[in-house]
Amino acid sequence: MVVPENLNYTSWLTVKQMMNKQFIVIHPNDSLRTVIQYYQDSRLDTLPVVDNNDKLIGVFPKKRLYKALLDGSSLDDPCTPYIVNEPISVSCDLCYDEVSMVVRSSQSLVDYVVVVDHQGAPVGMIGTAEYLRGSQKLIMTSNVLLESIFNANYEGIIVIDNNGKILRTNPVAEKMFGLISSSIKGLHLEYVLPDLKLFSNRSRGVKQIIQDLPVIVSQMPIMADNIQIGTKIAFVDISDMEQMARELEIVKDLQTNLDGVLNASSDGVFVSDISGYVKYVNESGCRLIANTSEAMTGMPIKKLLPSGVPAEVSKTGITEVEVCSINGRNCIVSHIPINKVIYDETQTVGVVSTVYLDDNRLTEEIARKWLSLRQQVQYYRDELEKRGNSFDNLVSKNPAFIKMKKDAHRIARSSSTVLLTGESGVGKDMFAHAIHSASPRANQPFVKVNCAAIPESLLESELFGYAPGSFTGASRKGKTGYFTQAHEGTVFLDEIGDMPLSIQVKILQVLQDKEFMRVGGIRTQKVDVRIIAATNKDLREAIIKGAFREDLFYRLNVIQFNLPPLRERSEDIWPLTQVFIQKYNEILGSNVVGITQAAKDALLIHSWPGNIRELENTIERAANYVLEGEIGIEHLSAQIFQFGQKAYEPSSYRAVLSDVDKEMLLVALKKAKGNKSAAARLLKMSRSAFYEKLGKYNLS
Ligand SMILES: Nc1ncnc2c1ncn2[C@@H]1O[C@H](COP(=O)(O)OP(=O)(O)OP(=O)(O)O)[C@@H](O)[C@H]1O
Repeated sequence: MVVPENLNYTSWLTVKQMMNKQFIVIHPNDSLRTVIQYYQDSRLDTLPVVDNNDKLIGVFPKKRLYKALLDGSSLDDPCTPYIVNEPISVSCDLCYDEVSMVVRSSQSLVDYVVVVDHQGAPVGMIGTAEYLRGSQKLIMTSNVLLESIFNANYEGIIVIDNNGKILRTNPVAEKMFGLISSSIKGLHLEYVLPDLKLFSNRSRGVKQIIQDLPVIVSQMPIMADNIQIGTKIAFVDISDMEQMARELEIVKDLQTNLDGVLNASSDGVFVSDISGYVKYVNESGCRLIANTSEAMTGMPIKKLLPSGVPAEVSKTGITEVEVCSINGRNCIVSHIPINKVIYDETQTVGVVSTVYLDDNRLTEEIARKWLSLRQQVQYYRDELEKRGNSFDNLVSKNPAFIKMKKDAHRIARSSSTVLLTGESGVGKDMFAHAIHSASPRANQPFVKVNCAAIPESLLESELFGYAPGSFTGASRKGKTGYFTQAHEGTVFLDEIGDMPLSIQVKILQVLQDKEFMRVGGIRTQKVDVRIIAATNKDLREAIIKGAFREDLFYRLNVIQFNLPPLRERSEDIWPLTQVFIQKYNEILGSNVVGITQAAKDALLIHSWPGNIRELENTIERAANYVLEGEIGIEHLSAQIFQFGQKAYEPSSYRAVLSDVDKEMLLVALKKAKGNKSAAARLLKMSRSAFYEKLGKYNLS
């Protein structure tokens, strides 16, 4: 094998790092006396000889000095005749491997090799001592390197000697078989892993079951100087792969069975993914749409089933049923979510839409009943909502909010305009209703207009109506607008901050003169309405930006209520939760009896960016899952547990710390599906410490 130079792990050790820099040079005409003096000062047995340019031209080993003296040379004679010309030298850039070859091959001839720089000037000397020191350093570094490779190997490795006794185990092998390296070192492998079958030769990839664990075993001799000194046994855990193979088989079988069942059905079945693309259509579905399954797979389900319901179901995860017409045939279609647990979280990954055709009496009867039930449900919902229109139904234990309710109750008697401000979902709509219901206009209409939801081109005619035949496509009889419909009652202009400037002028006219003009009309009409407006926008900012009329703002802002967000009235979370549990028990026919302490705490800790609407949705979702019993943390949606959402007030360091502490316990409990030991493990906390904390926060 050719090892590229930059991958050779001995290459980091260079001659520069190994060489001895304490040396003395001599010149060719130096006397033998000088040489002897230099030898006295130097600890080396060889002196490099340089010319006038400091370039190496030879060496003067001690042995040559002895020879000169034995030859009877005088101490003042020049050393020149005894210099060894053409000395062995190495460049200072060489690495350990390269220099080691030079040193080893030249060692029998010379004691020291001179190290020279690029100009050929001596910069150091390398002899046996330096070479050995370098080798030792190299061995130590290589050892650390090999050790880390051994420990980080993804395979479990056990090394045994020629007698089968364990020399080393790596962490993966220890974890795989539950071994403690210190207690098994020196024991016979067959005693430690009796299930393991060893071969006399090298073996590769043999499947074995060891301690009930399916593993692939490879066995390799460890050789030193062509002699086997031990054996390395490597293990790869294949239990996950086996499980996957088994599951694949089951899935294949299931698919075959499912295909058979679905194709035998007379109902059309369409499966779509979370993005609304068709994944599967059965044979009846193909007949219904008159297309092939291949052509329909991958198409948007909206194109085949003309409704937006599958998209809704994949968002909410709640089953829906609808009656619709497909290719001219009336059908009942059920849309059932496909739920999957992903990382402990139930997620909707697709929708099964089943089309029941009305060509048999049973389906026809079901369709009729379904429509009538839907109407009934709508009726009861409306009735329930109406019951909720008084201040009594605006649940709150917050002193500021209670005062606001009292003030609103008092001003309800007048006809003054009211402006409700506050974040989305804080209850502005409900508040407006309550003012109307407490006013002398209670028995007259309450007409709500969502200014943001109606296109600008229609808003004027929707609000003020239009005269007969006033524009192409207009009804011949004309149309009454919301203001006329609300005569003697209340008009609730929701999202007034989104009202176009052109309409704002007309609203101003109604407020000032109590009259307006229909679109295409020739006379103004008088109207007696109270206006309640609401917005979650900062109207003063809109005025600065030129998006809202200042005069209209002052006309609206006669009485203002700024409804606080839920995070500023946490004492309301629990009473509101109870109200919503009751509400959805009535709507869903469920029997939710309460909420566990842990779930309650999770609700208290959440920052509720969507306010009361978000809380209501959370309880509705949970009630759909629970139906009977208590709502637990496992029934709450994941976003309740998202860290970093809460805007902590810096007022109390301790309170914030214990909130975060508690939040982490709840998140762990949610992940562990309420299993306390598992939750403690997730937090890497001892069970006793975890229980202590649960006790501290009343979560046990
Ligand atoms: N104090 C309360 N008691 C009981 N239910 C409430 C209360 N406040 C709000 N709700 C409920 O919370 C939901 C949101 O309230 P509402 O629609 O009135 O908010 P909003 O401020 O008008 O929101 P938006 O600005 O988005 O229109 C509604 O279902 C309402 O019934």
